[in-house]
Amino acid sequence: MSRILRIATRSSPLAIWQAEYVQRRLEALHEGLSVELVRIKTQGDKILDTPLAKIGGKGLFVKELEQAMMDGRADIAVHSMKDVPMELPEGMALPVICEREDPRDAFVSNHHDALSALPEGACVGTSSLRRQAQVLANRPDLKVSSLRGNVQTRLGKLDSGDFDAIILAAAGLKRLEMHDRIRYEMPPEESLPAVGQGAVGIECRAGDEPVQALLAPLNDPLTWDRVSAERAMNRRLEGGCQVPIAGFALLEGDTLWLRGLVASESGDTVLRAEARAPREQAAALGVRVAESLLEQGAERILAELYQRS
Ligand SMILES: NCc1[nH]cc(CCC(=O)O)c1CC(=O)O
Repeated sequence: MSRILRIATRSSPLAIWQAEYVQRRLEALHEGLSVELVRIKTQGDKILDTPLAKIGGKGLFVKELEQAMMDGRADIAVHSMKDVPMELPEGMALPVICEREDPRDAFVSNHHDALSALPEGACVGTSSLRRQAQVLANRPDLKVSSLRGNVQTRLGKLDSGDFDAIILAAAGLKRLEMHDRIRYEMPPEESLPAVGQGAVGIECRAGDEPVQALLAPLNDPLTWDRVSAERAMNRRLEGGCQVPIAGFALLEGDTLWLRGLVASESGDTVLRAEARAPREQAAALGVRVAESLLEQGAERILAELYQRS
């Protein structure tokens, strides 16, 4: 029996890599299944001159892909979990998260070995408020400027001398075989990663059981539990991916260890919380860490940000 499954994907090289990874795995698992890519431009890809936080709105990189599934132009969508809002639209499901790549941020520079080694007043490129806040908390003397575009575009801007260093997800660089651009992987103590960073998720129509059965073997239960804890924290904070929130869970045996952070854009205020719980209690753990951040004043920081956007 031959069947066709269509994957909605963005058309950046990293998005294509992720979609082709899912395509390869599904075709290897299911004899006779043919998997095709449907390339789609999203809002996040079209508006390149504005920092993400200023465009506002959640799901800038996923909405058009969801629309394609609702219209029947595609059956599944492959996303970076970092870009997926905490609440899915009615009728959509996210049944699978694949094994996580390196979740850390990568320090990329042509002339400097580390954030701590940058000369005073040096310029760091990133459009992530989360990265900006942590850079400035470590090095208040540095200048942070906006850097948008796909991974290749961002590296091009570094090479042409616009910045002394930039920060990118290590996962993207590794997937695109650009490991050699990474000066070092920033430890979570220096740059706590974004919720879901490094993990690829697969979305489909909620009632589509035949498709969910095809996808099920791609789920990685360890990644699933870690990302579930991170996303439960973000959901309780009502945070999207465009706010200075970090959340990073590790498994120590069957115990989840979740660290969370909420910061002001300037890096002047950095709130941190962490907790441990059994794997089965990922969601409760996320809520606990979020509430600890809220008690410390996260609400005020986030409210100020949302007001402006
Ligand atoms: N917001 C863009 C985005 N979404 C996912 C990744 C990286 C790959 C990943 O986290 O899996 C990136 C680029 C970056 O942060 O450097």
